[in-house]
Amino acid sequence: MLAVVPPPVTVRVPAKVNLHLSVDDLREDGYHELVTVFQALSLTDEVTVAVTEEPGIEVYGEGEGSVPTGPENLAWRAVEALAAHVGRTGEPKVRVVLRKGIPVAGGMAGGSADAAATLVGLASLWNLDVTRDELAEVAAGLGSDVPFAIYGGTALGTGRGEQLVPVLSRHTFHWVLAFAAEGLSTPKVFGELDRLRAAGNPPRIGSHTPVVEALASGDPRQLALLLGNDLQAAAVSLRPDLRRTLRAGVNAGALAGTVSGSGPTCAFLCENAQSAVEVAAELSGAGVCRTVRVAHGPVPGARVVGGDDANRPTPPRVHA
Ligand SMILES: C[C@@](CO)(OP(=O)(O)O)[C@H](O)COP(=O)(O)OP(=O)(O)OC[C@H]1O[C@@H](n2ccc(N)nc2=O)[C@H](O)[C@@H]1O
Ligand SMILES: Nc1ncnc2c1ncn2[C@@H]1O[C@H](COP(=O)(O)OP(=O)(O)O)[C@@H](O)[C@H]1O
Repeated sequence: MLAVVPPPVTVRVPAKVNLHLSVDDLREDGYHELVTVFQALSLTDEVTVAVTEEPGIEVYGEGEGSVPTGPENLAWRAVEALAAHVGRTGEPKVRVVLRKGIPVAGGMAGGSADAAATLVGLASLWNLDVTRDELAEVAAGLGSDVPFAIYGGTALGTGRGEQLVPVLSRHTFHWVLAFAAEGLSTPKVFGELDRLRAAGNPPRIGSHTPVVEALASGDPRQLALLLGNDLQAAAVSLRPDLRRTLRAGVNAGALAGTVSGSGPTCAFLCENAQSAVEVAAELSGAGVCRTVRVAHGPVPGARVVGGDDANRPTPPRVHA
């Protein structure tokens, strides 16, 4: 009898920006206790999972050629974690194709997004009876940012960022994103913050409550005044040229700019969609970053793409 092979499943998954990121001291487990407000953006990766006799990962787009395609890829770790969680033994016969629009090591949680999308895609491919909450528990074992990519929207994250509650956001906010030529390592940026704090007392950003209120009001001008990130000083200390990028975005007409997470991507909040296009055009010509993108948020988390979108042919190139 012929075995029925299920068709490939494609999942679209958003990047995140941290509207607020307050970092507390280093915990004994090597993580920092933090409070963050995440927003999921329309800048996305697409992840296709398929049953195959040749398991592995292929990467296209952002990071093609530099993102690992072996077992250290976060998407492959997601395959193994979900297989173990549901008791599937042996090497998973899965091929994962990543089409990346999210910059690598950019502070926008691209690897985490791919892991989240892989979990959601496999749940469908393997026809598993699992809830989103159960997938988020598996996700938390893969990285602090992975659960948020499962849910998307706007959310308050506590603990190491993996404990989430949704936040009411009444408005679509418009962003311009400035990608840097080179990424920054998240542990290095946390380490730099510890070093700066040991050497002095860089100001801390304070409570998240005003940001949550601004989101409920839906006023981008109010929100712009409140964007804050304790990791920004550390990212700028490691990459002093980010100061110039941040200044250029505001000079181009953005309401405010912030380093996203551990950086080096800079995110600029704009008054509306038209303003975002204008800011993006001016920033592109300013010579302060590699690439500029516009995006809006909040958008939903990892979700299966239906119809024609899902049937796009896979590009022919294969990374081992
Ligand atoms: C800084 C943030 C803000 O959203 O995002 P990115 O800038 O990486 O996108 C996150 O906290 C990153 O989350 P994620 O990238 O999933 O980090 P993980 O894989 O869990 O941890 C990588 C390393 O970062 C440091 N880390 C991470 C989270 C945390 N709360 N405290 C930490 O000190 C630790 O050194 C840890 O070993
Ligand atoms: N699927 C993936 N996409 C991107 N990077 C990945 C992936 N899997 C593992 N990595 C590794 O994780 C590091 C952090 O990547 P990423 O999640 O893009 O950045 P950030 O933590 O700044 O948001 C990269 O330098 C890369 O070596």
